[in-house]
Amino acid sequence: MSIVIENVGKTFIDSKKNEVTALKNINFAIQQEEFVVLVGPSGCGKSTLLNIVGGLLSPTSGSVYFEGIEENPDLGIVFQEIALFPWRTVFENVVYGLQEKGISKKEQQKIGNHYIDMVGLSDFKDAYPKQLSGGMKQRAGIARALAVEPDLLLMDEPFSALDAQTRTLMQEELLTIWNRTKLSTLYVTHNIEEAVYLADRVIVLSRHPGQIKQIINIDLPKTGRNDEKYRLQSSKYADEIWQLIRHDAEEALKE
Ligand SMILES: Nc1ncnc2c1ncn2[C@@H]1O[C@H](COP(=O)(O)OP(=O)(O)OP(=O)(O)O)[C@@H](O)[C@H]1O
Repeated sequence: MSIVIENVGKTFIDSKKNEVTALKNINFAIQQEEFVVLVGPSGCGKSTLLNIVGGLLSPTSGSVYFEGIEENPDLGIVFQEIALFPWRTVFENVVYGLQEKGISKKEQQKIGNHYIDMVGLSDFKDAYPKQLSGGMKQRAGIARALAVEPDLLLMDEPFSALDAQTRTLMQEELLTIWNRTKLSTLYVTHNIEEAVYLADRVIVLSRHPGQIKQIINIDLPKTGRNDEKYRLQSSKYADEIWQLIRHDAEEALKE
């Protein structure tokens, strides 16, 4: 699915009745089968933009078009804190969206098992969330988002609560899954290395107001990006992005 974000702006009214322009004049497109990552310092409007694309917030100005129309498609959304239902097993959580859609039990079994298998949780399908590690919970959340077979995947810092090693493994796993599903994806992160590892394109936002500072094409293959031979190129991209963000990140620290 292709998505066009046209002149999107968002102004909030804060608790002191001041206007906060979180986003201004945001224009970009996500092509079919494209993985786009939003990066920027704290408070630049990354989550606001993702929520607007997801239809959870409405923009103050501008529009979002999905294949040319302003109607939200089926979405898979994964947030930092995966809200699994504690009283449901992994399988029951994963098929929740399918139940809501009235899909037959037989199909639920087939689709649920397929995605649980894809995220490597087959041995835990009858486990409850409290029995899972942080990484497993995120995997279950990803399986749940994929199970509705969405047209667009939205991910807001899905791995930021994980330890560094688990995070690296989950990034690799996400790319493997992505290579199978090829879903158009919008992904938010603070982590520049993560952005370079995952993205086809990185959109760098500046803050106050949140605007697009630069869009960087990551010209690396989608498999084997961690290979030694791509290290230098990856770190060049990471440096380039950090130079774009650095000043704003320093300013954000002062607030
Ligand atoms: N409901 C709200 N009411 C008032 N201001 C808001 C609201 N939501 C967000 N903002 C403001 O809009 C700006 C962008 O916030 P947003 O959470 O989108 O940024 P972010 O880049 O995702 O930040 P972080 O990386 O810290 O999560 C911030 O200045 C924030 O304080």
